[in-house]
Amino acid sequence: MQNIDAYTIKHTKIKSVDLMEQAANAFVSAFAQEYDNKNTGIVIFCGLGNNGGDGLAIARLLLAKNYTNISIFLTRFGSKQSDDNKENLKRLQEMNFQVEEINDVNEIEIIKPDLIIDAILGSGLNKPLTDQYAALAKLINDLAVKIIAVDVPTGFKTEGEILVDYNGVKADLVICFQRPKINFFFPESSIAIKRFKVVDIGLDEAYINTQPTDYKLITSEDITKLIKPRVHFTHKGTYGHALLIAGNTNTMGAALLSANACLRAGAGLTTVCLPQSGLTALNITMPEAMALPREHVDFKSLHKYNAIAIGPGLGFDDDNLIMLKKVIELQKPLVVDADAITTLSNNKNLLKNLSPQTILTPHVKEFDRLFGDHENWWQRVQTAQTKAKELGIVIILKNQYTFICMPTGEICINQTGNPAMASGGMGDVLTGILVSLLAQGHAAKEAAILGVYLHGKAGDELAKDSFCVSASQVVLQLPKTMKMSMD
Ligand SMILES: NC(=O)C1=CN([C@@H]2O[C@H](COP(=O)(O)OP(=O)(O)OC[C@H]3O[C@@H](n4cnc5c(N)ncnc54)[C@H](O)[C@@H]3O)[C@@H](O)[C@H]2O)[C@@H](O)CC1
Repeated sequence: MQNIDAYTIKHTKIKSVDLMEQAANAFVSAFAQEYDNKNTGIVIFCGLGNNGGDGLAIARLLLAKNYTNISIFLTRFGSKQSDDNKENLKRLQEMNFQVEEINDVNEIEIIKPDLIIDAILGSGLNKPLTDQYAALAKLINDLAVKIIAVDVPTGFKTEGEILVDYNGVKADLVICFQRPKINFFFPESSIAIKRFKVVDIGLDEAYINTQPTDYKLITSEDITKLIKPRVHFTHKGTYGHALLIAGNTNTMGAALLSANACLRAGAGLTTVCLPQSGLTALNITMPEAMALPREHVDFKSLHKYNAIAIGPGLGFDDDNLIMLKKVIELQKPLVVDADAITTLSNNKNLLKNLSPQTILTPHVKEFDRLFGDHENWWQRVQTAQTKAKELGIVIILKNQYTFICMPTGEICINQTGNPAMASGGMGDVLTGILVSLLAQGHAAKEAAILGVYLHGKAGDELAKDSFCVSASQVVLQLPKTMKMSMD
């Protein structure tokens, strides 16, 4: 971000202090949408760097918007004050506003505002908090009022492993500048961040997009470009034939959910390879699907399918291992999920045989079973990136924010999806969507981006007026979500 900041300043001839003003303005607009009561008791803690400079500019802009109940503390814990910080302090003082300067946390009188704005340290953090900084973070957290952080909560590392014994500010909301920081997407960030909002501060977007980075946020524009429209004069053969190998005596629902998702994501034909005992259920609930009883599979006939998914509710018997091996031998576009991932982790020699159009969809436990235990998500995503490259496949590491690791080393981050979707069968639905998209001719990379996004988006639409969302509801919502995502 600092490079981008410098580039924007140089090429748009904007002064750094003016960029700070833009950032402060963007913060204040987002803040005012959340807290519009002008009598809200606000305490702003500022440091001596540019994060603190933002805080001072924010104070001035809030005062200009008639937020009257504001106190400001400038923490002089270091010796180096940035130029833009000095300038913003001067501008505030010129308004005859009293800024309380403190050299020691003990100088702070006990206060209990409605909320605190944290602008002590931002993305410039270069070591864990100690001494005065740690004491101030504790004091702020202990006040038990709402905390809104500017760009980054004080003490939160924006990249790299998040400390288990985090001692920084615990923010209810982070209003961050231009791009979310990578660490916001890891579950461990929840100790420091309940929610974040990203605001545009006018950095050069074209330049940002040219910057080398492994990470890419999936956007709705990406999806619009990727969805293939249904075209005149086409027929079921145009949209591919998907085979789903799934289900077992007590887990037939997984096969049904997955198959229904496959149909509704647009596959021309869907065949479900399931035990004989599941045939009645399949025929009754999904007359559109075809069945291939698992007891009588002729492996040579599997060549005709455009894409195959294996795993949901499959079970772990020896026949399933044989089935997995045969399916991998076909070298077709393939989704390996759930029990088939566990079977892979017990037979790791199979990993190297996976076709280049393979998508693995592990949740955290399946991932660790497959590639070893990890202490945190930062490590896990690094491993996923390495393994996707090494094996030449796509790995979808599922969580609130799903990481899609590509064979090129690129990591796409999906932001759709919500906690209302935390229920059984969601993974089965995703697998059905993915195999459907592969069968329709999408490359594994595209299918992964589209599938993960649409799955989460359908859940988001349902969660707008529903406390929880079931896997079956997501399946039903899917065609609407796909249609809406086209434009
Ligand atoms: N392009 C951007 O991203 C922009 C960034 N701005 C702000 O600038 C911030 C970054 O500012 P700075 O680089 O000045 O850094 P900070 O204001 O985050 O920190 C100030 C200085 O504190 C020192 N420090 C770091 N960790 C410490 C620790 N644990 N204990 C004691 N001292 C420590 C460092 O020397 C650091 O440079 C961003 O978070 C954002 O708020 C905005 O002003 C506008 C543009």
